[in-house]
Amino acid sequence: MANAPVQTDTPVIAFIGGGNMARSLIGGMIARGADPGCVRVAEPVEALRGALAADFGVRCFATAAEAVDGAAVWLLAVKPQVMRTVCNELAPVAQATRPVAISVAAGITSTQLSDWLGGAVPVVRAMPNTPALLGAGITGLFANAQVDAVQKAQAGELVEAVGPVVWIDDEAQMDAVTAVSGSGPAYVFLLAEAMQAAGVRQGLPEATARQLASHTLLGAARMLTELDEPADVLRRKVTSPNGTTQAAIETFEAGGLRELVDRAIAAATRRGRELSAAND
Ligand SMILES: NC(=O)C1=CN([C@@H]2O[C@H](COP(=O)(O)OP(=O)(O)OC[C@H]3O[C@@H](n4cnc5c(N)ncnc54)[C@H](O)[C@@H]3O)[C@@H](O)[C@H]2O)C=CC1
Ligand SMILES: O=C(O)[C@@H]1CCC=N1
Repeated sequence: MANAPVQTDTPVIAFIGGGNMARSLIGGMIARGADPGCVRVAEPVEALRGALAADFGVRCFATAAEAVDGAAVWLLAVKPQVMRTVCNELAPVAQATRPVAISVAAGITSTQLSDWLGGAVPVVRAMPNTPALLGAGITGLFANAQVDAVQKAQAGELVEAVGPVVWIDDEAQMDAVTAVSGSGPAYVFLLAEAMQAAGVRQGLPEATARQLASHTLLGAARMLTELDEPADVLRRKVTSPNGTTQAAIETFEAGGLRELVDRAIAAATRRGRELSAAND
């Protein structure tokens, strides 16, 4: 028999860090009906606080201590390099109030986060991506042993507001999740830049090249996610024998595109592990 869904009340969520990733998550949550009154944000940069309050109606504070007041869910969205300092500062409150701490930081392990917050803290690692801003994100999630069913459901619901979620059982896989989908939008933007520039070199006006490249990526991504056909099948349907696509694909293959992507994703995965080791 399937487990009954866990019912959760809307918790107060404290974002620690109000930068790019927090903005994407907050924007996606509010666009999908979350109550701005339940979102508190700690962000030292005044201009970012002002923009978040003006754009989304959330309450912003200069310090983490103010933002976590009354929050059952903490969403840690600072850079990996400052995570330890931020957690150490919040450890007494974490031990007193037992929130669930959700971290989006690349490479920082649940054991590191729990230890820095004083020990035995429920920690969820989440790896979202910036398309969350448009509700088109995807998030990999891992929960440590301290996370109970209600907290797991709260964490899942929070990020499901901005796209599908994938739970990972083996935390070691989070670095590969980060390398594929966390960083992934940047690879697609790089491809878009290259396609636009090449289109211009072949004689297109810049605005035309941009529109053609962007909508091609959008259409191809929709086919990948909405049709039940794998990427290689979809690719073959575009590729007429001895046609234009074949000429381009042969050039990509001869240039080692697959090996290059493999090396790039291996490098990103390795950097995740390095971030973790640098913080031990
Ligand atoms: N940008 C992306 O596409 C993704 C980022 N991430 C993760 O999200 C985290 C944040 O990355 P971004 O948003 O890109 O960086 P960011 O630099 O835009 O945002 C971090 C924010 O934290 C603030 N901050 C610094 N010290 C603070 C403190 N003591 N208390 C509260 N706020 C403080 C900074 O002023 C800054 O606005 C990183 O750990 C990164 O690994 C995860 C997935 C995707
Ligand atoms: O580049 C980074 O380290 C972060 C994590 C995934 C996307 N941005």
